[in-house]
Amino acid sequence: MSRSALAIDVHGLCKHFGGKAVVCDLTLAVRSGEILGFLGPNGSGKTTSIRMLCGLLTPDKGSGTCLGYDVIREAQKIKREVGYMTQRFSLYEDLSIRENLDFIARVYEMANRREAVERAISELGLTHRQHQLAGQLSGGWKQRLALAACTLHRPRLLLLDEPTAGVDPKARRDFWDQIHALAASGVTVLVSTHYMDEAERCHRIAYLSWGRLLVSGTPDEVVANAGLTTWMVEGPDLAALVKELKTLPGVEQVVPFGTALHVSGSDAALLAASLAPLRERRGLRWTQTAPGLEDVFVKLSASVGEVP
Ligand SMILES: Nc1ncnc2c1ncn2[C@@H]1O[C@H](COP(=O)(O)OP(=O)(O)OP(=O)(O)O)[C@@H](O)[C@H]1O
Repeated sequence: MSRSALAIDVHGLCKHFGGKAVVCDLTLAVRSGEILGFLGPNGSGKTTSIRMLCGLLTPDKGSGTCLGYDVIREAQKIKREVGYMTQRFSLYEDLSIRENLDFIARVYEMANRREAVERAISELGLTHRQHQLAGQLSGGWKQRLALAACTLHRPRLLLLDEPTAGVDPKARRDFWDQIHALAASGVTVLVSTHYMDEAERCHRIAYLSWGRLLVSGTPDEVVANAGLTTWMVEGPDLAALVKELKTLPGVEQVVPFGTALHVSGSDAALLAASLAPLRERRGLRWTQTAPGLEDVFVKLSASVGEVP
């Protein structure tokens, strides 16, 4: 990959808070126009990593560039080209959609303020709601407004911190269509999420645990490289079956999926041998299935201890 095609190219970034390592040795390359999803348990360092990548937080160690600027020495320049959508709705609830956008355009001292606000309102389908107070909007519309606000100044890099928490599936799908359209126009997107369906919509994902990048790659690569074998079982009294399965050699995890269980392990032969007697049991329906991202993340989250 040529260096100029990279929106982000960082090596060995570290951040400590109060003597505790929150992000350790983060090395990452992100192409322009790529959507990179950050996943990992609460407190694993996703937000801290994203903030370091875009100059909002100075790393204690490490080096690299974001949008061609040095992440340590040129943080101010990076910030100007970044749009940041925070976890919590941070616009003025007692201003209308139009007033909020106009306020942001003023903050950015945009020369063509009126035009930019008009364009944002129409591009995001907010025209008929433009005079509505932001505080009266539903979760999905608030999030659409937040996206309009953070893209108003045409950033080259978009940071989305759990952008669709608490938003219904239709609004989430619409939101992701917009994100893909922005990426197709060359905007690079870093998004932190706990949702598997969102992870699957990213071009690549990075999984953090205790501040360390454990794996990265396309969702398919991450699943393939995990080396998991998964069986699905349906039948009565799954709660009792979970307890029984967890005692068997080779069964590393049992995850409920609706009316079924996913039973996984990394030693396919040992797992198959352990499950053989249960596969004869009346009433249970077994099928070998491809592991999904969720199975892989359950494995990853169980696989490491705390960083000293
Ligand atoms: N400014 C700060 N001062 C002190 N500790 C902090 C600060 N920011 C983050 N932390 C700590 O660093 C750790 C990682 O936090 P971070 O917000 O990066 O995790 P996260 O993966 O984004 O979590 P979540 O999924 O809950 O949003 C947490 O233990 C958090 O309490």
